[in-house]
Amino acid sequence: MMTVSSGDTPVSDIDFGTDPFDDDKLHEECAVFGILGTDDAAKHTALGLHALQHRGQEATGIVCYDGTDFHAHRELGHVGDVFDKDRGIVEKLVGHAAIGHNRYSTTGAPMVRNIQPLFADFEFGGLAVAHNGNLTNALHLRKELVKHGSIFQSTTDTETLIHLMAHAKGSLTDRLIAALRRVEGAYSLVCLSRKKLIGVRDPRGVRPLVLGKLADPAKGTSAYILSSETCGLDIIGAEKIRDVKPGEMIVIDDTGLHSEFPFEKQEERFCIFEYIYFSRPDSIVEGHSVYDARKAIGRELARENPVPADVVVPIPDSGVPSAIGYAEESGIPFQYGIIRNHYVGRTFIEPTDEIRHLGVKLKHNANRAVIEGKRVVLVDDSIVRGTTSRKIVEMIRAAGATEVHMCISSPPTTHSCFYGVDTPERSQLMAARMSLEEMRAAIGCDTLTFISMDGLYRAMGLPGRDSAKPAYCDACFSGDYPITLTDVAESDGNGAAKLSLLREQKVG
Ligand SMILES: O=P(O)(O)OC[C@H]1O[C@H](OP(=O)(O)OP(=O)(O)O)[C@H](O)[C@@H]1O
Ligand SMILES: NC(=O)CC[C@H](N)C(=O)O
Ligand code: SF4
Ligand SMILES: [Mg+2]
Repeated sequence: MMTVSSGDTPVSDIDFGTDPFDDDKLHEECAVFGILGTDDAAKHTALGLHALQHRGQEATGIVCYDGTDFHAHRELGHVGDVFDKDRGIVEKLVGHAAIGHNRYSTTGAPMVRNIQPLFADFEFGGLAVAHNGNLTNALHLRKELVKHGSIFQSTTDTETLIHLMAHAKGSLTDRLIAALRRVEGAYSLVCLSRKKLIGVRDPRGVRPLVLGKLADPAKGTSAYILSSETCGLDIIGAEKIRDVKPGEMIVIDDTGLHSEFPFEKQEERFCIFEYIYFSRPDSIVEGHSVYDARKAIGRELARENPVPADVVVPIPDSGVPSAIGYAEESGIPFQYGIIRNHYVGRTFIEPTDEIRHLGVKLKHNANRAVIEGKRVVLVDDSIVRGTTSRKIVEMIRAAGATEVHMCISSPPTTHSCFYGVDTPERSQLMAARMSLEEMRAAIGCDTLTFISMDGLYRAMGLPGRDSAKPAYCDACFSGDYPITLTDVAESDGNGAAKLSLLREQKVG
């Protein structure tokens, strides 16, 4: 995580109330969703956000418009809890247009005032903004804006856009374009004004955003939808029209859909980790089925790293599709050798050190019947701090495996992400601190293999990685950051900058 806030409690000190054993991971990012042209826009948005829950679990929010007023509800917690029907919140969010957001913070702690969609009253009227991504010069711009009189209400990078728009001139879209021309970083945005639903992707197209349509045959009308992933369309029975293109701004109003490309064209760099881990396997992202991409990566992994073994076992959930691909390619049978408890997600006991140590066991358990006496290939998508792998290898050996071979469907994660994924600092990344052999020894497996960078690109249907012009952002594996990291370059070295004097406690 790019920690640029210290006025709030540091993220690492906070119990998010979601999964106390999950604090070591490469967390997800954020989800955005928007719809215009249907009754019950907020209900559709709540469903869309529910399908996109995997992208962010700290907080959720919806802002809608009923033709006269905007209505908003933002709260820490999961979509299903916050918008639970018994609380009657969605019923009060009336209107024909709405946007929503699930947050996993990258800049600004998971506090009430940082929950999105943000909302501001402009000269032209109200505007709600929801952002997936991370702005890499937000702190730089914030300092300048504060000098010129801006008073920030939150500590998120996203609020910078609101102030840049307030200082700009012209119509809503003129101001948005002017603001976006000043920011660096990654963004897939959805915005809602009284008349418009707007979707924009940064010129590199780092984060996904799709456009869909929901027909109402009875009324002969249809609503337009913007969603981080297609699974957000599927849940409400909407059809995908297409991906919003990198650098494209789509404006939907009562005259229909308008598209423009207001930014200087740049080479596209979609996040390759979306295919490896972040997106849901049933989503179609940038023309590829995520499930098929993961299977292809697993196949490539098996080609690069054939291991004599008796059984291929995924580390669920993320390792499943690539393990299927590995098994298909190698001819070694796939087995659920590890069973995941899906009910561990919520706090039910305080995570003392002793209990925290049990973490992985509470979530995963070895299925002794398919492990005992076997040479096991374990497949997972990534190693971040190595906590999961180390404990799983120990567990598989304790269940009687004779050999344990760990195969990872991404190259070693050596660098942090600054484009919208909460990654631990570099110093915490196992692959940044250790050689391959040191990692193998620390994890305790017989062999440890990562897919090669070229292998990963081959699995995506390319001849390999073109280092002069890589097709994807792969900075967390290569250190080749496609977008300038102004705030990192200007930071004092420990990344901390006091953005606010207000310390807040986590409250519901
Ligand atoms: O090296 P580590 O720091 O242990 O982190 C890596 C693990 O964390 C993630 O899985 P997670 O258990 O969070 O969830 P999922 O696989 O069910 O999505 C990821 O898929 C790896 O399995
Ligand atoms: N993970 C994300 O996309 C986060 C969006 C935004 N940077 C925030 O921290 O709120
Ligand atoms: S640094 Fe990694 S996680 Fe971040 S956008 Fe690039 S590929 Fe994706
Ligand atoms: Mg996993």
